[in-house]
Amino acid sequence: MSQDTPLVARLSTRDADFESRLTDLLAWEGVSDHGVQQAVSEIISQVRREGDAALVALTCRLDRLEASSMADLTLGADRLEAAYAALPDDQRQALATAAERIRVYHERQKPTSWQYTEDDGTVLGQKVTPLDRAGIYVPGGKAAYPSSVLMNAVPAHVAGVREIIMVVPTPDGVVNDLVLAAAHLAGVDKVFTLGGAQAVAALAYGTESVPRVDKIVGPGNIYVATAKRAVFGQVGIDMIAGPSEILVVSDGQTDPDWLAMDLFSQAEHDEDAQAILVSWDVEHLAAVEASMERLLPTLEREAIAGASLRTRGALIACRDEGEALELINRIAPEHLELSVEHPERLAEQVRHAGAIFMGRHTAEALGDYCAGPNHVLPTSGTARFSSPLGVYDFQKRSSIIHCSPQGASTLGKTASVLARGESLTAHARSAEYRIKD
Ligand SMILES: NC(=O)c1ccc[n+]([C@@H]2O[C@H](COP(=O)([O-])OP(=O)(O)OC[C@H]3O[C@@H](n4cnc5c(N)ncnc54)[C@H](O)[C@@H]3O)[C@@H](O)[C@H]2O)c1
Ligand SMILES: N[C@H](CO)Cc1c[nH]c[nH+]1
Ligand SMILES: [Zn+2]
Repeated sequence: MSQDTPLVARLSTRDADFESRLTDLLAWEGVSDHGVQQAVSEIISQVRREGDAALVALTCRLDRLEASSMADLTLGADRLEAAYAALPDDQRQALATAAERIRVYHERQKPTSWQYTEDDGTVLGQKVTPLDRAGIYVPGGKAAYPSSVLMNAVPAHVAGVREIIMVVPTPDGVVNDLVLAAAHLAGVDKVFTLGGAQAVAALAYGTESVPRVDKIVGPGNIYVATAKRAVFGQVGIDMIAGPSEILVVSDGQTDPDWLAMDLFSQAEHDEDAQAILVSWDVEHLAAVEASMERLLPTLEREAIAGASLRTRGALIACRDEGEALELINRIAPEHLELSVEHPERLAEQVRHAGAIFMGRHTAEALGDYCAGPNHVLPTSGTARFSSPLGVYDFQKRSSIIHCSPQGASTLGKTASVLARGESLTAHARSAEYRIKD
């Protein structure tokens, strides 16, 4: 992309080509890109065929490690504990504060088993059971994410998962001690320094060293998202949590520097990340653009944030609040910041968003680390049908049916008629045996 390309595209809902420009802007080809799909499917086949040997070879090639066996890609409990013990006080305290706030929030999500008894003594209900073993993917290609360790592992614990297996890439062999310390604090059972599609395949199918899990959760790049989609069915997955996104709606009264930094905060994750600002105040959009131009060079991750903004960012002028709402529900963003005077009024009408940050003071970054709600959220429009990662993702439900003799007799008559209507006579006879004369 040429340096002359504007830092961020300007769109207006008044433009004749607005619809097509918005569609292009929102298209994220990653999970449907043929090249990525082919690479991921080859990686998954290789891991299924060769197990540990494939993991070692792929990790050396893709993460530039010098590993000779899985022992080099496994971190024991002592290593995690040592990382925790060696943390500076401020980091240990911040981790503890975040972990506790995340725990308290997620405790509220805990569903309980329930049942009721009918007049004839038949009991019906639902039993909630935690997963035996969960695999948590902690991204690590372009940044290290101790916060993602907490966001994945804490709800798993609250749900009562018996064993938590964590995978995290360590490109060039660089291990992030805060990530390991967070794993210790959050009670992760095993850590493998694996990333990308190979890590997902290992968790889904198991290898000599990596235990097969029941469900894989956690965010990641296009290789991770594509692999999760490919192994779904063999294991459960939480959602497609891909490159980060933010949609800010501003009424024009928030400091443009604040908004520029809010947009950068997600753009700096990945060149594929997406940051969009919508406002009905055109002068304000220009002021935010000026702030962005001025502040971008001050970022450590200027190159990544700049690439993200140039290819996928936008400042959108709309007519009014109503049009802003239409855009929100159309985009279904991972993060929605309502930087307006009365966010409650707008929030009431928001139907699709992973997380809603209300008012000028609620920077999305607070939610990324320590507000309490989960930061693993549906991306690329999947907030239309997916929810934030939560305790419910680590549990499943079984139906309970306990018929009394009278209940079996009454239900048997109905079942018999329906079964015979389906020509399934063994079903009918099974029910009929229990009918009292
Ligand atoms: N939605 C959420 O909740 C959430 C939370 C945190 C981060 N994120 C997003 O997660 C993503 C993290 O991405 P990341 O890259 O930093 O780390 P990552 O761990 O997701 O991906 C790194 C891995 O990708 C694989 N890979 C890279 N290039 C490859 C290639 N050419 N062929 C095959 N495999 C390849 C490598 O195996 C590497 O280990 C970012 O997009 C970030 O925005 C999302
Ligand atoms: N914004 C990310 C989710 O899209 C989460 C995160 C972790 N660290 C910083 N941010
Ligand atoms: Zn973030």
